[in-house]
Amino acid sequence: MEKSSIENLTASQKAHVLAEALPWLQRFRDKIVVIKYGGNAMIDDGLKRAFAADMAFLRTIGIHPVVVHGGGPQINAMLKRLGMEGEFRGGFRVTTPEVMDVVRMVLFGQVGRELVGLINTHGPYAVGISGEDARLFTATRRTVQVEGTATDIGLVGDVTAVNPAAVLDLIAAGRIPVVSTIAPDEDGVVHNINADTAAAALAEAIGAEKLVVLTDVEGLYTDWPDRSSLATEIAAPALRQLLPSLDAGMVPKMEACLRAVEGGVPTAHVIDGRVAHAVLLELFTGEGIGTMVTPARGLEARDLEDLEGQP
Ligand SMILES: Nc1ncnc2c1ncn2[C@@H]1O[C@H](COP(=O)(O)OP(=O)(O)O)[C@@H](O)[C@H]1O
Ligand SMILES: CC(=O)N[C@@H](CCC(=O)OP(=O)(O)O)C(=O)O
Repeated sequence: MEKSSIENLTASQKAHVLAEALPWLQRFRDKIVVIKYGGNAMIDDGLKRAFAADMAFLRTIGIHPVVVHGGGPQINAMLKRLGMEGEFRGGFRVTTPEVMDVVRMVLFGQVGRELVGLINTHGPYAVGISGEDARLFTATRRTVQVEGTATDIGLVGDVTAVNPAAVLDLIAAGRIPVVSTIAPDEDGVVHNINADTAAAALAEAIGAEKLVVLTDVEGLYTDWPDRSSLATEIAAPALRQLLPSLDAGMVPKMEACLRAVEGGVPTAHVIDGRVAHAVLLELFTGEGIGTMVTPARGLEARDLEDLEGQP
């Protein structure tokens, strides 16, 4: 919520907003929430500052945020500055060894650093870490589906092993891990990992309570671009059926949500990063925002009421 709109609330409305958050504060205390930070929330300065403040807020109230960041637009911009071609196939970047050097430099050296700096304006919280550190991620080269055909697009990996010890150590020390998604394979060759994919693998491995994916659209549209088809909630089997019909950009995101909930994360959410403090709205309001992915069936209103009643 922007400052100006807060100022428009009456004192009683402000109190109501805080009071509504209580059951959710109780429910998520001491829990790990993995947040994939990307899309517009990562480009606009005001939204960036709001996101960094939200991470400090979560940490301050006893929730453990783990940030996994993207950086596709920033990689594109650097490739352009260097006079190199950027190409995507099936939603993933074609990654030659030369492109890989740029991906690594931009994700860990630029995007990750900036985010760590912004969060640390609120306290000594954020520590940057890449999938290469303490063997956090091990990658296996993957193909992607292009017009129904499995296609090799270079040094692009899937996360096939996670050693979460370093992330858990940071959490135990009260830090906020900020993860860049580069990962070595078994032979030490670094691969480019889509950040949605990596966030899901990490959420699953560390037993996160939620995976929250920020993007630049309201959520998942089941019949894109029909604006009346926004799904507020979708269960894993229905999402699995829908996956082959989705457009490229949405594929890694929805695959990630599916992987997370099928791997034991209770819910995964795709939310609109263009809305300031979107993460707080998702976590601390009864209705949440965006699209919620659930393991087998949708949560019904009465389940949410039950949760609200829990200490
Ligand atoms: N079914 C769909 N529902 C929502 N967005 C979709 C869908 N299909 C394609 N899109 C597009 O996918 C985009 C999000 O993917 P992408 O640009 O890769 O996001 P990010 O930069 O956050 O990783 C949206 O802005 C939208 O234009
Ligand atoms: C393999 C692959 O596509 N990797 C991504 C990694 C960054 C990312 O995922 O960034 P966003 O979340 O901003 O899209 C890339 O090179 O762009």
